[in-house]
Amino acid sequence: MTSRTGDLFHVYDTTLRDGAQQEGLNLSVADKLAIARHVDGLGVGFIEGGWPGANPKDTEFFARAREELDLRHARLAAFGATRRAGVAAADDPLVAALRDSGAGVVTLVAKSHDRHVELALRTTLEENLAMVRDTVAHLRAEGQRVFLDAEHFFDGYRDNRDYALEVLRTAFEAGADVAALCDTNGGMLPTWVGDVVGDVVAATGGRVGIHCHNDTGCAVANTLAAVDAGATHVQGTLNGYGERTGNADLVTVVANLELKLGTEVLPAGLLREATRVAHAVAEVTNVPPASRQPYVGTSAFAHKAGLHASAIKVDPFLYQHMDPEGVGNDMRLLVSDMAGRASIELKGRELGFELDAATVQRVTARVKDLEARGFTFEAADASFELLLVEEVEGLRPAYVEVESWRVITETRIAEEAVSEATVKLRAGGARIVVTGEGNGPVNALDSALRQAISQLYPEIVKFELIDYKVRILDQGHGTDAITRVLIETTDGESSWVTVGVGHNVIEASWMALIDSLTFGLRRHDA
Ligand SMILES: CC(=O)SCCNC(=O)CCNC(=O)[C@H](O)C(C)(C)COP(=O)(O)OP(=O)(O)OC[C@H]1O[C@@H](n2cnc3c(N)ncnc32)[C@H](O)[C@@H]1OP(=O)(O)O
Ligand SMILES: CC(=O)C(=O)O
Repeated sequence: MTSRTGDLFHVYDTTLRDGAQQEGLNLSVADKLAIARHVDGLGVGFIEGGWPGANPKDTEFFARAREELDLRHARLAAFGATRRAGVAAADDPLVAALRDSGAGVVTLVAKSHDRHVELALRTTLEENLAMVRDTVAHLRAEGQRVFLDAEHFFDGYRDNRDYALEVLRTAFEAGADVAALCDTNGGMLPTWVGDVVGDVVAATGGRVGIHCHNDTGCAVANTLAAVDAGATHVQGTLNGYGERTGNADLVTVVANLELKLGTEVLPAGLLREATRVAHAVAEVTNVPPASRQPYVGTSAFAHKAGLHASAIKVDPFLYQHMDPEGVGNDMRLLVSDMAGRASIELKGRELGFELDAATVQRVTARVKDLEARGFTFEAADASFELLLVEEVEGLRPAYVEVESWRVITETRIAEEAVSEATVKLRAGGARIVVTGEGNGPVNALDSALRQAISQLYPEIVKFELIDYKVRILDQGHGTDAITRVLIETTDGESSWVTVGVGHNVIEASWMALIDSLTFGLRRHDA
């Protein structure tokens, strides 16, 4: 592995600026501070905090960052534009906000496409060069390090190579450390990016960076092509957040550089934090992480097909491109109707069971049969575990013996519907009859069940239903269709998913509820 850590190679995170430009993302200052801390834990060299002066939140972020952020690895960068046309850099209020941000690094976005200068800035090509020169020189004189984001560089290079290069040369001569070439519209492909970056490196002799958007689905590939052609500064965002289709996913870029291309760009060992950091950031943004995200997705090392599992039993690398631990992820075996005996054996081992051949055979057959009837075990690990225990121990774990249940829903004119459930069961040697109320039938059943056994099993007060999903499986049958219910429950420390299937949605829900309770109590017993 070649080490290019420190200033030899820049890993530059723009989650808090370009990432925040993603549709639907709205980060508070506290969110931004939390994300900065998480991203710092990955060991990136730079964190772009936002555009001070452009909005009160970003201005406040930089003020609070000075007091509250104690970054171990990253330096904070403030983003902003070159001065306005016809205004001295020292007199431009947005440049002043960059200068006063307290950030040691300022990343200036500048036009490098002649068409944009004329149409968007509505100024001359000469004035745009002066805007770049003056703003870089002003901030350098104030003691800040300056990086240039050359907006629309690749399109500009195609239309007017000389002018695009002139913008970069002007920035370098005024003291910029880096010229990051931006594929702002995201329309490039890797070979095109490689050719342009190679030419820019040779023509300017300056340090070249890369900032790619994902509109062709090539943001990561384009970034790697740029590095291959001589770029030593890569920009990207956690989880690929960003304007339109997003930016290059920084974790994927870094993992490819370290694990595939043998270039160490993060402090030793920190790539193992990647999965934790990516998911922690997703918690803050409140955007569910994409399960199929390369390296860090929950499906990145999940194996479903029976043939895959049978080979993995011999050697996981037969169906894995790397050891998931390298990015802090885990291998998972999924149980479904595509499982073969090897899948069941490995899944059993993952859950702590060494299954003999006959049990494996029985479990495989039952899984295939139940899946054909609508169950899904890959999404309901807890129900699968109960099935496994039943086959190993010969008896399905049970904490209650249900005699009957009944639920009614009543609506009165101008009042909201309420449900009432009656549950009769035996538990702890006694017969218990309880009623529970709820805003719906499942809620009422859950409430009755809890009342019935909360004295006997007080730990159930911690159990909380956090997700409830219903799916109609054979839609052609209308209201007579088979219904599948998935319930996710938490005890505050972890969560588990159970499944129920039936012609009746309440029957399916009851089945999933009982499994949820049984699994939770069994886990607390263990
Ligand atoms: C490619 C990118 O993603 S770069 C990052 C883009 N991010 C954002 O735009 C988010 C933050 N932006 C904002 O809050 C606002 O747009 C502000 C505060 C920056 C400017 O707001 P306003 O003054 O109201 O201007 P508005 O947004 O309408 O237009 C942008 C102005 O900046 C000018 N401008 C655009 N790029 C540059 C540049 N590189 N250098 C100097 N001026 C620029 C435009 O010509 C336009 O000028 P005009 O007001 O004379 O027409
Ligand atoms: C600067 C930037 O975000 C872009 O050009 O895409």
